[in-house]
Amino acid sequence: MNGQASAGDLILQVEHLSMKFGGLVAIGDLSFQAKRGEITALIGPNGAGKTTVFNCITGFYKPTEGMITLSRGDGSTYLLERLPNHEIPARAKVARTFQNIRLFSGMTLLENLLVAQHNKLMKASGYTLLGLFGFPSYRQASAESIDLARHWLEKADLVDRADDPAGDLPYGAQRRLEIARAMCTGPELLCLDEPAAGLNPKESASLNQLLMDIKDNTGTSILLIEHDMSVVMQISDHVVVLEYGRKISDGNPQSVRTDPRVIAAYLGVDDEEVETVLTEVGDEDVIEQLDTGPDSEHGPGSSSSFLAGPVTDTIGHSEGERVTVSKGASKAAQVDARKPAVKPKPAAKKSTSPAKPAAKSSTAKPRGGRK
Ligand SMILES: Nc1ncnc2c1ncn2[C@@H]1O[C@H](COP(=O)(O)OP(=O)(O)OP(=O)(O)O)[C@@H](O)[C@H]1O
Repeated sequence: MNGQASAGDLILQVEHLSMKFGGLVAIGDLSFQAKRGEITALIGPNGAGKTTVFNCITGFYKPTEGMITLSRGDGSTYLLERLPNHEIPARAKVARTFQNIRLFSGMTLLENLLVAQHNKLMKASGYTLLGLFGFPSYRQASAESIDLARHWLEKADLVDRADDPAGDLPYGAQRRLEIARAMCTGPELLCLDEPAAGLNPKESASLNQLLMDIKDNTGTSILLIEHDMSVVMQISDHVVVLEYGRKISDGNPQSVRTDPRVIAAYLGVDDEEVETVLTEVGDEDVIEQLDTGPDSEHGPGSSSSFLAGPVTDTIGHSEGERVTVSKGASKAAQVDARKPAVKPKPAAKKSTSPAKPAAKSSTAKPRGGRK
């Protein structure tokens, strides 16, 4: 994490988190922290375990091991792995969005944001029919809910379409509406699962603007899963990188971006580009190692499993536990194995050193990765 954070600065502490599905270790002994008021990004190749971490934080999964501590601004703390699912948004003030948009597409934008405030309204009604019509507290809560919905429609640049069905919005606008809806619940931690997926550059820029606005003006902390590096590098304060359910890097965007383990494992690039970046870093031995078995499933578009494919390598997780994968599957592990050799080369050499043979491409050469 960037700098030393005191416990009071932290909104989230994940300690020794493990999540197993039968024999598959989706998360192995993962620890990281998120600072209050910051944007923390969780990145890594497909199948690295990012969504599983989110599912553990938001109560969709109960972790096999480990502790997830949420510290609210008022000093109260919650062990999320012990809290019943429905209490995580209500008491711990954690909200999330999903990889696949989940709006009520037949309802208007305004209705979507009012539904999100249903709990608050029902509480104000005293949970009675009479209360819905007669209680001043309900009338006040109802007016406040409309104000809040309007506020977030403005922030998301959607107020002009407040009365349109949500399903009629362009994709990027639906993503912003989802975030607006989550913000209507008053979260202290907002978990966003690939909010930039499928967005064009203009929509990505609007998303960045909305997230920066939330960070700067609400005090809400953001935990972000994202493959779009233009979003991650521009707006994150802190980046945690996963590969095969393990943390392979943790720091500010600049340090993560130049970490050879991350470059080798994943930086939103395909295998050929990884090679180019490693040539820049200057370790041709590492590049040579990658020739032994890059896995074609490491790029976007597919998920992976630790136990799939021919088993010739192992990856360490918690003490005494090793997970088997195919030869060369963990690129970060390959960089670790070659670590002493990873050092920058003089600039002159870099510029004259030809890139590794252009002939090496995912189609030109058989791959030894997982099937
Ligand atoms: N409910 C489940 N049952 C069995 N295996 C699961 C389950 N959920 C996730 N996995 C497996 O756990 C591993 C991690 O998956 P996860 O979806 O967390 O990865 P991810 O990093 O979010 O990937 P992506 O970027 O593709 O969304 C994968 O191998 C996946 O197949």
